[in-house]
Amino acid sequence: MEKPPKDIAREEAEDEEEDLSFEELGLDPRLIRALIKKGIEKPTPIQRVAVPLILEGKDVVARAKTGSGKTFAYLLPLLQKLFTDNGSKNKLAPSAFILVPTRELCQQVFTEVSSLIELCRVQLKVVQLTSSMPVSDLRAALAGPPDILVSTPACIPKCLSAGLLLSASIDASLEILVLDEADLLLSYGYEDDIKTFTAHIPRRCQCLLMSATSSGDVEKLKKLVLHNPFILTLPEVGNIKDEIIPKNVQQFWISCGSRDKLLHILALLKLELVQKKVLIFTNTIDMGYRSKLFLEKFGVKSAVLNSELPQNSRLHILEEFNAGLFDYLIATDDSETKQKEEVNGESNAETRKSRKHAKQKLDSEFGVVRGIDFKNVHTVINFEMPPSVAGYVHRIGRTGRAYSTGASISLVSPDEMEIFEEIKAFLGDDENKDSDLITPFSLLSKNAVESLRYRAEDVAKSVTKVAVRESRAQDLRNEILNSEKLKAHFEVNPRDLDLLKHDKVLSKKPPAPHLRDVPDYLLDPKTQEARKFVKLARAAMGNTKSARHGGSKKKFKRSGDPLKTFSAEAPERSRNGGAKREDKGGDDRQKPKKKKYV
Ligand SMILES: Nc1ncnc2c1ncn2[C@@H]1O[C@H](COP(=O)(O)OP(=O)(O)OP(=O)(O)O)[C@@H](O)[C@H]1O
Repeated sequence: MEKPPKDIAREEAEDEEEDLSFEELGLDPRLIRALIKKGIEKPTPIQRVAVPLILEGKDVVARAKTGSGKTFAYLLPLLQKLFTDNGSKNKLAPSAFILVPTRELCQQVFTEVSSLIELCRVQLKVVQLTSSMPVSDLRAALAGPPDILVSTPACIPKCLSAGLLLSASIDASLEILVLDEADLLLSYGYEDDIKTFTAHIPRRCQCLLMSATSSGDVEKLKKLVLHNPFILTLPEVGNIKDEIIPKNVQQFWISCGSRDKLLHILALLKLELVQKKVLIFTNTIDMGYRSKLFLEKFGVKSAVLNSELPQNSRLHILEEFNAGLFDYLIATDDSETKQKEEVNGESNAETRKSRKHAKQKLDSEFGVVRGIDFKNVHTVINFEMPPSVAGYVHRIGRTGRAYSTGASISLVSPDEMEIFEEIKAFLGDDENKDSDLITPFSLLSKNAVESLRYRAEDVAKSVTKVAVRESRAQDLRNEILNSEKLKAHFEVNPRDLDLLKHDKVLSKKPPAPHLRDVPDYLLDPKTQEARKFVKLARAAMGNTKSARHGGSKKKFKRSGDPLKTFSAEAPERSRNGGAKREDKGGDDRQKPKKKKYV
């Protein structure tokens, strides 16, 4: 009789202070050396728990918050097992399949595996496949065969039906299957693809399922693919809900009418009240371009990222942003398509098909939120609220990755209050408690906003629907050209990032000089002080230059942060009785008060 699934989360979380090293987890010295070269010295909690279990050959379901290092938690033991996999020479199919929901994730995981293999100097071959690849490319990629296959699930049935993967070969070769971002795989419409594939998974194959949030879909997948898994649920301490968002991310919100959102984003960026780099989320592609055009008029350059852009451009935009070539990225996540699905009530599989055929322009395998490892993003701004709690969790999770800190600011209009309340309730915010998880953003005063209102409203009027439409079409044309150039260029120079810039100005006219600079007389003393504090905090974080010149990998210590004591609220309104608090370290470091801004 099969043993029941084990939930070892609590015990392990309690054992956290054990602080095991990678050596003590039984990791191969080559992998440890590779990690050190990447600046990674000690395992994260999920890695401490998952690595030994996976090395032992156990099936594992791992649920840990965003940015907690789930990718290495499965990649390290997976590679180690393949280092010692003697039978691989006679194999007719890959030994490991890693299935992810989007192309962007495919690329990210592929890059991560390739770099580990290179650093370890082992003879393993990894390929990435996506369902839009022609059969000839798929055949070439699978020739060999490779040891590791990274793919979206839709690709597998295509390879099976084209005879590029044979059932008998999979049965003889497949040792490890990973379903990454498992909570998303079904909602992206891959259920049928996964079902088709499960029929071919040999019983001995070790199955791993990784996810940041739990859902009915994860349960369904678990039943479909896993046998007797170890269930790892890893909030670090305390209540699971409280810990879904990493505690190193401070969450803020600003109440404003939907017509005032552009004004507010202008105030936040132009008055330098937020730390760079900044990732801004909109719910529609048009709103992404509208925001870009609007900000441009004030001399604030940004790039946009959405499902309409060609794949090469998208990957390049991500790469450039991660390398610090620009500071502001306006991303439209998958909520636009998801909302349409919900409205239409279509089944996932139907939706994906219809999205593919009817709306060729939008890529059904696009995803910039889930799982993408944005580097050094300090602030995430929800220009518009995501339509779901999970969307919020994943968006906010793009900052505060691993051991770094971050902040999020949500602009909430009255018609978004319902979802905002839902998010707060889900995260465990309780009106009766004195410890809101999402607190008002106190650095932006009403005066500061009002001082920019006239200019902002004037400029917003000039960003008409026609201007947005034209810019969107122009950007698409540019990016299609870019994409072709990128493809050719990167075949020869895979690491060259400077070739094409993605934050080019789309407006025909340059910004007017009087809009480019905010004159001092428009800044009230409180805003001037707030600005100074943000600058000081940046300096404390070693983040004075653009991320390109060093990227500030330094860990930011809360205890050394001058902003911890700052509030733009008048002292008498502060909850703690007014005067600036002194950082006493100790307890404070463990439990940062939410009214502080990092
Ligand atoms: N042990 C570690 N120490 C420091 N940094 C780490 C460690 N492990 C992973 N990282 C880094 O942390 C970042 C986040 O890791 P990863 O993308 O695996 O998170 P995740 O848990 O998969 O997040 P998400 O749920 O958003 O996909 C990456 O930049 C990774 O290189």
